[in-house]
Amino acid sequence: MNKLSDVFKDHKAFVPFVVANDPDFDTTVQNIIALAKNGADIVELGVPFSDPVADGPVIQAADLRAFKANVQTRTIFEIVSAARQETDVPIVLLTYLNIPFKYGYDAFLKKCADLDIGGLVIPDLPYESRDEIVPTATKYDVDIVPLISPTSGGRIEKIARDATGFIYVVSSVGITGERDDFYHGLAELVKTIRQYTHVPTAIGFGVHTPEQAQKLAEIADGVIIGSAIVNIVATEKQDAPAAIASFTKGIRQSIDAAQQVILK
Ligand SMILES: O=P(O)(O)OC[C@@H](O)[C@@H](O)c1c[nH]c2ccccc12
Repeated sequence: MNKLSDVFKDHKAFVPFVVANDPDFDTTVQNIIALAKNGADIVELGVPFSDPVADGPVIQAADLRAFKANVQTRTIFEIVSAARQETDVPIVLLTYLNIPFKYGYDAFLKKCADLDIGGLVIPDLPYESRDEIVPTATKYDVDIVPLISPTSGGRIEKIARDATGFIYVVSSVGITGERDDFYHGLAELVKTIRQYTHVPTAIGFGVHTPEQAQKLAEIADGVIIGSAIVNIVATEKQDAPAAIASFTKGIRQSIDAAQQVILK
């Protein structure tokens, strides 16, 4: 089982996101492999959902393409199983709570364990409701990756102290989608989190250029990019894996450059 935290041990991590079955099964498998082979440390695989309230138009459109290609919950596991023939890259699922709830928490988390899916990012799981799924997740050694945002305020300590895997630091208030600026207090926010836990932090929401990736990698332990990659899938369709490979190489270099800044 890939321990998610270990990924961050000796270098800044790159965590890209793609939507499962967008635009189809085989392209998603090839996208995961292209990400893994070109510098991704953890692949965040989105589970299409009918009401993705935290998602901007780019990912909402990707979810619709996945539904058009008849995605089911079991498709996600079949995609990971196919990718696992070629890569053991750590994978987390980005899923709204209703998906594992309807599938059955035990069955869903057992499938994750069987496929070496190391964690779940559940954007609509309130901290107060964590105990609904965490005990089962712990039983299968699957991390429930918490999200901390600029509006987490007084709950930061509790969320940080309970965290396992990594902590998803949301760069800005709002929904996913490319941005040109981020919450000004991000460095402070990461510093505050680090007072309560050694669990690594990865910043996501809006990141889409190598310069942004480098800057945020200097603040946190990793960088998450979704919409910019999903945009590549939207335009390149079945040719996406090649385009994703070169995008990933560029981001990898910029994040590694951030490492250099720290070491000087
Ligand atoms: O798309 P962006 O702005 O690069 O942000 C990452 C985001 O896509 C991914 O982590 C994600 C997709 N759907 C979500 C819902 C909530 C939180 C995070 C997500």
